Amino acid sequence: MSEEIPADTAKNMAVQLINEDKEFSQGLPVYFNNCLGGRDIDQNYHVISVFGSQSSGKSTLLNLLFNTNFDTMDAHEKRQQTTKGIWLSHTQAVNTNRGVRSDPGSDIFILDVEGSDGAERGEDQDFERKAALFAIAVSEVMIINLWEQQIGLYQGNNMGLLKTVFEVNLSLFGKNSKRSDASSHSQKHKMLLLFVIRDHIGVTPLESLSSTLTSELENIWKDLSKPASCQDSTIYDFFDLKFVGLSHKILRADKFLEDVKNLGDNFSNKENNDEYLFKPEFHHMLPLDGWSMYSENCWDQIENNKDLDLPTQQILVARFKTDEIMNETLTKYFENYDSNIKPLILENNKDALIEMLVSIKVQSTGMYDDLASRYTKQIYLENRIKLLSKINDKFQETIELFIQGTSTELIDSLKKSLSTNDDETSSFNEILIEISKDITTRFHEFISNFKEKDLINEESIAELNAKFTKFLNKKQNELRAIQVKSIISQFKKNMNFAIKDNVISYLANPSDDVWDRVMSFFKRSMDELLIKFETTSDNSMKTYDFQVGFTPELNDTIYKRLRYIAWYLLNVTVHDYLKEDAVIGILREKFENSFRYDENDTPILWKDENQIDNAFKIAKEQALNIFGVLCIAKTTDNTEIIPDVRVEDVEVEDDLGIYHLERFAHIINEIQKEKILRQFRRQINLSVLDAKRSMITTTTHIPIWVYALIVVLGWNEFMMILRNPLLITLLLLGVVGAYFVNKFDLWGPVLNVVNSAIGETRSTIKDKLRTFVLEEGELNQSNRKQAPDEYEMNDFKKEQEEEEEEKVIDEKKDINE
Ligand SMILES: Nc1nc2c(ncn2[C@@H]2O[C@H](COP(=O)(O)OP(=O)(O)OP(=O)(O)O)[C@@H](O)[C@H]2O)c(=O)[nH]1
Repeated sequence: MSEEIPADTAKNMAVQLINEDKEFSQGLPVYFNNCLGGRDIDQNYHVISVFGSQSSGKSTLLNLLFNTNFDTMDAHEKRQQTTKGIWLSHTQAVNTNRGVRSDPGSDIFILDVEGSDGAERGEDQDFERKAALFAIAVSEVMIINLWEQQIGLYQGNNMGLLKTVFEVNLSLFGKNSKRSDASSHSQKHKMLLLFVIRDHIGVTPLESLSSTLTSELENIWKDLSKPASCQDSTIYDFFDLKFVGLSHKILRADKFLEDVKNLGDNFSNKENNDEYLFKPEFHHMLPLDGWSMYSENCWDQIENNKDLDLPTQQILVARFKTDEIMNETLTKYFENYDSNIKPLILENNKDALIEMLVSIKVQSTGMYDDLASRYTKQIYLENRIKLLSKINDKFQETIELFIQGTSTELIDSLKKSLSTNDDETSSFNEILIEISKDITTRFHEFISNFKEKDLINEESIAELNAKFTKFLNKKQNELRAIQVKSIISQFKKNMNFAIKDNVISYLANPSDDVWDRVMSFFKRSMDELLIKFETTSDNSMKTYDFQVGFTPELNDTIYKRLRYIAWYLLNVTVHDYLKEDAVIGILREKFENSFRYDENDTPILWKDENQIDNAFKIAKEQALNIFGVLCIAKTTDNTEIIPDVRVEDVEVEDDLGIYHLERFAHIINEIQKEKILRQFRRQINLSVLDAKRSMITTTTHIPIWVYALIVVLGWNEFMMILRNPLLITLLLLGVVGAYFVNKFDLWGPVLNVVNSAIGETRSTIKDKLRTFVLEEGELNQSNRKQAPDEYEMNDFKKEQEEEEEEKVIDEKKDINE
């Protein structure tokens, strides 16, 4: 009959979906691809399966009806089984009264199932049962092929086949009829059982055959052992029944062909609603690419005798496929994501970044929606959320990176804004808070740009905000710490200047109340430096606020620290200054001031030793009194000075180190005391000695009687000089010369001239003597042997000469000096 098909319509080749060994073909995707030519037909396809006894003309009918190419038996050769396993063929060409229809969207897949009751399988009904289960699981319409003469007669095999179909159907759908979690579609799923009565000669009308068959089917249904959940169900809850009669293919070939075309009309004419066989409720609602996986899974479950749960299978397929689509989408749109995004982050180009992210999101969700929305809605939506979450995660990373860069910039600008802010009316903390507020607003504006485009979720915003706040707080604390450091160092500098300048001057010239003066100066200086931070607390106690936004406790710690620094500086200054030598110097000064000078600072001229001794006693007492004051720091009311701040209060661990201020008052220890006193005594003893000596020098003079004696004894000599004109002239010349030399301070050159003249004279005399001695020696050497005594004499002379020379040099030195 294939000659009835127009020659230009290519025959559709079939593929063995499940072979005789019950193995599922792995070539299905390739087959689909070949016969569809890459078309995406989504859910616009139908699946028909055909059941019936072996050699009942199934393949022949399918080939005629759908222009397929299933193997058929050649009756002239042998009556045997031709279809083995389950074959699948695709067609778009349905043979109808309007010709071969190839309507768009009418892709049909036909499963030609191995005939039942085949002699080849003997009593093994396992395959028949599994094939029925499979056909029901995957197809919309099941054609049941029957010879007319089989109807009404009890044909065990035919009835057996129908019984099998009903049973497996119940096993698939019966248990789900009360399941609340099963998809609504699966619960409503129905299948069309299309009974095709072959060799219908027309003696018995089709209606009569139909009712016979219907009552037979109802009887079989009634006798089935049904699950508890479908005890009251009828055959029509699960199946639609249709009956078609086909004339005898050989005896009434034309009528047979006409009947086939009529049947073809019902498979292709969508307009004819009543007769159209593909009803939506028969469809499994799976896209074709999912169907191949679904059918394989079903066969796998059936073949391995597992409980075939179709809704679960459909969900599994949907899950697998939507996962696959989601991953494909992510791969497609995020493969080069990092390299595309990086430059925009580096450029800090917010607008371009937002534009790119929006475009990626729209395109990727679009792709997913197109491909995945065809699968179970619930799974599609579940995975859509997953996809969005993955996209968001990726975006969050990017946006976080981008925003982190911006927030770093913003926060870095904080320090700059703070240093350039010249508002002198506000405190440091007020300015800091004001600028921080401004930065936070800018940060929120920035985030809202991403939020407007739905690129960032609330969770991420909260996270970013938290990070920003943390970061800002950290920076604020850093800036506060810097400010505190600056306050401390400024205080330290000023305090140091004040202490160094004044305290040393107090100590250098100490009085009995030196420590009162030191302490009152110390307190005054500290108050002056801290007055700008002073506040008054509720109980009108003095408290301090360093205007950096610290708690009262922290402010108190800073205050204690400043006090500690002040005390430390005072301690260092006092202890460094009052070293042994300095103290001796101070005592000596004190002593000297009292001993040597009167109240008008005029040096005292000693008259007698008693005066010296008294003055010495008083001065020494005064000095020792001051020494007592310097040894230990006490106020005049005899209270030892103890710093009012303890190391542990400030817990400093800075360059100041830990210093035991408790020892502040103890300036000079016992050993030092002894040493100082010893030195001091020695020095003042010398002073008193000097004083006494100076008194002797001034009082020791030549007695008058000595002058009288000189006049008496030297009278003649004076007279001789006065009477001799030469001598008097020489004397006058000498006196005048001496006067001028003295007046012009020429004693030096005169002495030099005299010295050099003496030196010259001496060397001339020595040369003369040496020459004379050498000549004498040479004469004596030639005539006689020189006696050892003479040698000794020579040596002696030499020594004498050398001594003389040395004397001359010494004299020269003395003169020069
Ligand atoms: N009498 C009659 N013979 C038919 C009809 N259709 C097909 N045949 C013949 O029946 C024989 C078997 O036909 P197939 O189409 O191979 O039968 P089948 O059911 O596919 O056989 P298996 O695949 O082996 O189960 C062939 O010789 C056909 O020519 C029909 O309508 N009436």
